Amino acid sequence: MKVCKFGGTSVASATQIKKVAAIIKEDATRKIVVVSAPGKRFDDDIKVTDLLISLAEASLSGKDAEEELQAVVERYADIAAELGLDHEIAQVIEQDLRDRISQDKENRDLFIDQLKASGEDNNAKLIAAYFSSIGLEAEYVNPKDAGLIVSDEPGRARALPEAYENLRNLRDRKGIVVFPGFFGYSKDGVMMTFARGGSDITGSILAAAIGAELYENFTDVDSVFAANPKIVDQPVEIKRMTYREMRELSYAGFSVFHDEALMPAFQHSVPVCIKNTNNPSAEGTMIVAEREYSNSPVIGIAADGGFSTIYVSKYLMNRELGFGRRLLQILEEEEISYEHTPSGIDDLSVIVRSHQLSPEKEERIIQKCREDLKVDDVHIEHHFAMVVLVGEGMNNTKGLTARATTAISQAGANIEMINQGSSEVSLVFGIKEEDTTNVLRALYKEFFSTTAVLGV
Ligand SMILES: Nc1ncnc2c1ncn2[C@@H]1O[C@H](COP(=O)(O)OP(=O)(O)O)[C@@H](O)[C@H]1O
Ligand SMILES: N[C@@H](CC(=O)OP(=O)(O)O)C(=O)O
Repeated sequence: MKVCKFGGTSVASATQIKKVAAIIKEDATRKIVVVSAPGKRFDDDIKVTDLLISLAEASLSGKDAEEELQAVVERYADIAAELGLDHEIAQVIEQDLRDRISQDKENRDLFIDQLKASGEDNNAKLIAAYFSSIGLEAEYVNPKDAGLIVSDEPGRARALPEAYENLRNLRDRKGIVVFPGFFGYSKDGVMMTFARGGSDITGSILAAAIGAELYENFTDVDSVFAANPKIVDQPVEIKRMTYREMRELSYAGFSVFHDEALMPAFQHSVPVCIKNTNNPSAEGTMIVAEREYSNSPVIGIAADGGFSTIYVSKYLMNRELGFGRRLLQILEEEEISYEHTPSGIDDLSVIVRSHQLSPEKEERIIQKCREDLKVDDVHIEHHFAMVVLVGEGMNNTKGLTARATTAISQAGANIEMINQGSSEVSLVFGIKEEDTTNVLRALYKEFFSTTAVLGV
């Protein structure tokens, strides 16, 4: 039995949904189908999830949100009409959205989550109706009825252990299960979404729960490539990679698969295959526990901007017990998580995602560092990017860092920070955001210019 997840681009229009149906028809073991909300049909398009966030925000601000509501309804109405479905389905979706925006707005995050989740929920209902209309035995299954219980964290929920036991029963359903991605329900029955891009996580949880032979993740590229194909021209394809490698690369910028979606599949030994809805006969990328890596120590290079550095220095910091803990506690009090902490004898930098900061938070952090930690200097800098080289074989390969640093300097960029990940499968370089594209291209050229295919 296979679990298939179709991402936003795979269900963005009627044409795409017809391709999904053909893929399901082709293989009788594709029994559980997880769907996203309609995504982008073209580069400048807006994902339904983003339209829903605008709708939620307009409703919260007390404005007339009719225009935002109609923008969502229109997307579904167009899809339904082109699939030859009854217009009633668009009316039902419109009523559902009206019901959701009239709900209690006291908890802002929960209110936004109810709207975000509707994107996948309504699309799953629509796709199940379409499957039935073309003679496939299919049913929409609601995550609450199936027991997808998650933590009480709107916008960043995680599946609880009992969810896996409950979801195992999906194996016994007769026809094809069409399951909405991206959300579950707390123990109190409140709808909670995963992090953005979280339909991948739903697919992985379901695959783990039912002990699937394979989790197929359908998207709009033939495979995972060694670098982002939007930045590097025709990057080499990765045929096979490990869960660890994919997790590191997803976290560092490979948006093709969610980093939190690796763990459920890994823990239950379910292989993952990334495939293309627009070219399903292409082999795709297999993500497995182990691979042969002697001929390709680096498997991918990811880059992501939006980082800030909190820099502190204090003479004899190295001898002061608890300094690091107290610094990190200041960040904890501001609800900021950190990514890296490169340090010297008398100085320490904490690298964080910039979106977690605000001018007020920065001021409080600086003040607490001065008053509580009595530092000699503290300042915060923005606009950094992290470029990450990933590969199981990197740790055993001599001269790799030298090759990388030479390539970065030849790209005209300064290295602000180096961190060898303790997982030993990654090497991180902090650079200025403006240098990201040049550095990524230079590193790609250095490590892959003579490689035809990776991971075989
Ligand atoms: N290294 C990479 N390999 C493949 N795709 C990548 C990579 N890095 C970024 N991407 C981007 O990820 C996109 C697919 O992810 P996403 O847009 O979330 O798809 P979906 O709609 O299927 O969820 C691709 O179109 C590609 O531009
Ligand atoms: N629709 C949600 C969840 C998701 O996984 O979407 P996609 O498959 O388009 O990445 C989002 O945009 O965050």
